[in-house]
Amino acid sequence: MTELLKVHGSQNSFFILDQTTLANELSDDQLRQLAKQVTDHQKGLLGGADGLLVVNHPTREGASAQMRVINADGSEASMCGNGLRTVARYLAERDHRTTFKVDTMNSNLQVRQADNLAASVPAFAVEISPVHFDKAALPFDHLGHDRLLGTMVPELAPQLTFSAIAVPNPHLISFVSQAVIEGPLLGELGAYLNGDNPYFSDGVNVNFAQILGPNKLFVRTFERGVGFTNACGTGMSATTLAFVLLHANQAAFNEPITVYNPGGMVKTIVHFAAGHYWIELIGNATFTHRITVGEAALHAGHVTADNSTINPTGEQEAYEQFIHQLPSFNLSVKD
Ligand SMILES: N[C@@H](CCC[C@H](N)C(=O)O)C(=O)O
Repeated sequence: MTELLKVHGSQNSFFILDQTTLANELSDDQLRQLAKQVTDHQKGLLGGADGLLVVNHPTREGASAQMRVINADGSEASMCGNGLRTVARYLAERDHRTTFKVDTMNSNLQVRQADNLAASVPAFAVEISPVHFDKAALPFDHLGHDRLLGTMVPELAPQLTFSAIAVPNPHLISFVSQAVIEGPLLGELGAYLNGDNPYFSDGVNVNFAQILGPNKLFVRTFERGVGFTNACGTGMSATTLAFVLLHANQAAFNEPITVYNPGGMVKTIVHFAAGHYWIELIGNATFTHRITVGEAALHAGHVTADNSTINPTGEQEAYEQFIHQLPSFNLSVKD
């Protein structure tokens, strides 16, 4: 028997599978199949999720473990900020460490245990990097620019400006009004740019942000490989970098920025050091269920309430108390 964990960061929800505990690792096809099956919002496990986070032995020196990110549609992403916080907590508890590095697709990233966000709401801080702006890194094409930073892009939407930032997964960001954030455009643009389109050949995570005041944002994201999510950690990190670069009168480097999202709230701190941008993302790492399941069910890509034992952790109640005192934006996606 082995254990799957159901977890979330700002209610961006995942299953964690630690392959180092298995007798035999799953093949990439089996991981894709398992991700699609358990995350399905209708027929999946526990109401589904946004992705599967796979823990492996590290491939780079200096890291405690490797994290792979499989989106709900089975595609693989280079990074996941909310997911990394939950994997950081999992590894901190597994290895009895509070600060260490996690091997992700493009680099080792520093993580650390942070102060609880509230009573019984554990939090972790993770490094979001490397950052790229060039069109080859996203990638994007046919938009008449080599990079987008507060740039008018009539091909995407006539009235809005856009920034394109890879952290290193690709993000498109626009600062918009409350009416636009609540309206249909984000869903339409997200679906278009993640389907067959001439601009973003690998798809892109689309983030709309509302400036609420100095150092304060609300961000809503349409995620590549997923659709609308309650929050996207790399999206909020990339958006705060754009906030600092484009709205210097309202946000600054090295200062905490509060980012509300439909699932809760995180803090980010944007840094520029040795010629490179990086962002620290700080937020909850909540475990909602422990699922005990036989390895054969994992290999078959078929984990259900009938062939597993599901134990709620009780942490969701504390998380809900925490978000109850936050401003309400009424845009959450239910599991
Ligand atoms: N939810 C994540 C991002 C997950 C990957 C994304 N869908 C992609 O394909 O790039 C986060 O918290 O960063």
